[in-house]
Amino acid sequence: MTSKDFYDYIIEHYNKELPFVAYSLPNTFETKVILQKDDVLYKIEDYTETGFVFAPFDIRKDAILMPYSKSRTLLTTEDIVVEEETPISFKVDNDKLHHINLIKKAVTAINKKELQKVVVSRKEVLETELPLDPIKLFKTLLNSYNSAFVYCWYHPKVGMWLGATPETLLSIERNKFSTMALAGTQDYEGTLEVDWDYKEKEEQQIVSDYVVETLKNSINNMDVSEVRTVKAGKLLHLRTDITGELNHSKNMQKLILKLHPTPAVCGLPKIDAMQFVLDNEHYNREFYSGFLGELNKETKIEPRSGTRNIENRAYSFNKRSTNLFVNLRCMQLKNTKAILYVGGGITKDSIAENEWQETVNKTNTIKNVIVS
Ligand SMILES: C=C(O[C@H]1C=CC=C(C(=O)O)[C@@H]1O)C(=O)O
Repeated sequence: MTSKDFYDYIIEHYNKELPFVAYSLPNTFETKVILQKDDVLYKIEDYTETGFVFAPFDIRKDAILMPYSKSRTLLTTEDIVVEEETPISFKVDNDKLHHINLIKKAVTAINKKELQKVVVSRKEVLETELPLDPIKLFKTLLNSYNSAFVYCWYHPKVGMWLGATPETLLSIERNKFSTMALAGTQDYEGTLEVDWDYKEKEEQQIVSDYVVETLKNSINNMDVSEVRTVKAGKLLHLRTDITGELNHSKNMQKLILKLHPTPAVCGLPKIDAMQFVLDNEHYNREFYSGFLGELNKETKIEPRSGTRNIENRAYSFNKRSTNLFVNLRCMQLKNTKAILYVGGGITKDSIAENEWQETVNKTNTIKNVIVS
């Protein structure tokens, strides 16, 4: 489908205030949209459903589904043209002091051995003169962050969310499984050949060890890669890839609940870190640091010509896949307000001012597309 038709359908759908999610998987040149035909708020019951899931950080709250059976899916592989923009000016509202105090409180709890690591976060509100156009912002995100999972999600009963996340929660194709441990941040200054401090190495190792330990009974032939430096927009992170084959315990819900929230967005021990976050952040993360993506997607695989059986009938089969991402580098749009969500991992070696600056740098992933 042409890119023009693709976006015209989305705009028509959005004007009717019907739910949709447009997205592009990392390192692909395909953009898909799921256009839900009614405005019902479908909820996940047990993760056996098929559709696009949008789950909050606090998993006790409802995860939302756009079921494939209630939707139409479109796809385009054509390049998008982003119209020249006049820069948008905005006012920023954040509370640095509150966040610095939160970081210090987290370090104190770690020094008292109550926690090993905790990810603390905040929101930042940008106020613009005119309402922001989500479709234009989505196109700019797509053009800027090809290696990310880029999305624009809308439901009239929930709101509008956009993001470009570098982090996979899990990916499953038949019984092939992969995930990643992503943590540690520094600015990208033109090279991937950089040194990392002990603080970042430890912070990432905690995530990696947790994921390996958590999955060891569910995954056969587990392979854990070397830690490498990866680029995400103008930032660098440390990343380990963890792959293997799902054994007989293929229960998707159990698998998701084991992993989410990983110490890349919550902390360790998991329950204590979660309690620290809920008691001390003093705002609702909502869908930030939750997860989203394709759940139990069936794709029909057509045979190559020549692969025919005796009755000369071609074999085709269905392939099932799930691709879920952690909702980072994201924002919620509310008319003239863009609410940006951001956090960072705190360990005993954290320096409050540096951690604050890291959150400021992370918000630039989103701010850059608003002002571009
Ligand atoms: C929690 C966030 O990032 C996570 C992913 C990569 C690096 C992180 C860090 O260095 O703190 C975080 O664990 C965020 O961007 O809001």
